[in-house]
Amino acid sequence: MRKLEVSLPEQSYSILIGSGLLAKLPDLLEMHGVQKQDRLFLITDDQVAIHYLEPVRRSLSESGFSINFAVVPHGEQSKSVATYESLIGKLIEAGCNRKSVILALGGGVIGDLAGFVAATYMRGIRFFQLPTTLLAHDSSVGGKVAINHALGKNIMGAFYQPKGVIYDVDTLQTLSMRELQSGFAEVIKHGLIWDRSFVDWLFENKDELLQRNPLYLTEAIERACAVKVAVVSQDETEQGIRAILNYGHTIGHAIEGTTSYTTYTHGEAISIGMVGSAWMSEQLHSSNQGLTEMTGELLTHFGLPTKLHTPLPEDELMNYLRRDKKHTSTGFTFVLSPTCGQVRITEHIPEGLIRQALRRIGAC
Ligand SMILES: NC(=O)c1ccc[n+]([C@@H]2O[C@H](COP(=O)([O-])OP(=O)(O)OC[C@H]3O[C@@H](n4cnc5c(N)ncnc54)[C@H](O)[C@@H]3O)[C@@H](O)[C@H]2O)c1
Ligand SMILES: O=C(O)C(=O)C[C@@H](O)[C@H](O)[C@H](O)COP(=O)(O)O
Ligand SMILES: [Zn+2]
Repeated sequence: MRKLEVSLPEQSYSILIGSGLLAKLPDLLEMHGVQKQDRLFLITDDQVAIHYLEPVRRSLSESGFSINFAVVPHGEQSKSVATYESLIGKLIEAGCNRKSVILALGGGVIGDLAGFVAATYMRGIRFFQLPTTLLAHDSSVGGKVAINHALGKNIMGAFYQPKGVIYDVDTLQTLSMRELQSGFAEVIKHGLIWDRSFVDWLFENKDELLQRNPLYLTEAIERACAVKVAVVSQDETEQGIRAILNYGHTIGHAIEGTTSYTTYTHGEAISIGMVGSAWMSEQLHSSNQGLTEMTGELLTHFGLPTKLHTPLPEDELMNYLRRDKKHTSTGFTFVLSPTCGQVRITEHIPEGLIRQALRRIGAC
């Protein structure tokens, strides 16, 4: 088992990554201070439930925990006010109190949604992230929890840290190939923003990674989480440097929002967004020629898109970009890369350059 520590001013917690961890959940929860009399409330989605709900529920019950659960439909549509409100109702009905503990069993959708429930139920109760997708190496760490509004992604949310992240890598064996590939977008992001040697390692080991060799997947998750931990521990609430974790997301979120979350997974949208950001980086930093080609090559190796499948209107994407959380009254802010493996938060990006980048990734 690998272990990383997230050290923050208010609280610290560990990320445990390994095989067979869900089977050890009762012991791991007790090691984290959860007591048998503390009611557990597990939140998952209908696809994750098929594989993991019953074994997890049974092992916790047989170990003497009281556990209730809720299963929401899979997909981004569940990061909604309606699902959030219905979950709060279920917690009340189950008799959850301030000592209760939420278990978020699933990918980033469940982590963000269940985390937001935990952050707000009775003004905040404990929760654990139990990630089951590759992409959730990112979403389970760092405490960004949120639901969406029709006009903006993650627009209602909080910075609210889990008590622990328990990442059973065996769960990645049941993930569809599309969702596995989607997770590599954020893995690649962590290399591109921070660690050039990790980018090289991803190029070298792409076959083992796509064949789901557990040793290589564990290594990739640990290295990507290490980047996230390094950034979040410097700037928990995104006053500055944390915004680098948004590389590719300015355009990526616009693609997701403009298509109402129906066409691209989060990872696929971010993949296209990183190509747009790489191209803008090359225009502004002559030192970084070739970044777009290299980024595109790496993403393509991992089965990720580098362009829109069907053109989206440039003006609609621009409208969405104006609502990006990094956007200020002084203009557009992008995360750009002066050299591979490093990025800078760059303000005052001219609209003309953004429009050119959008056309470059297939906007019309
Ligand atoms: N909070 C953050 O810092 C952060 C970071 C990155 C992404 N996110 C958010 O995460 C979300 C995307 O997360 P995701 O890509 O994990 O999507 P997801 O949670 O929708 O999971 C993808 C699909 O895989 C299925 N699935 C999950 N685990 C499975 C398993 N082990 N076996 C079989 N099927 C499984 C799910 O049912 C779902 O259909 C987006 O909403 C994004 O905004 C948040
Ligand atoms: O942890 C962060 O900070 C990130 O930006 C990670 C992103 O991968 C993630 O998609 C996050 O939810 C985006 O946050 P937002 O503040 O742009 O909604
Ligand atoms: Zn993301």
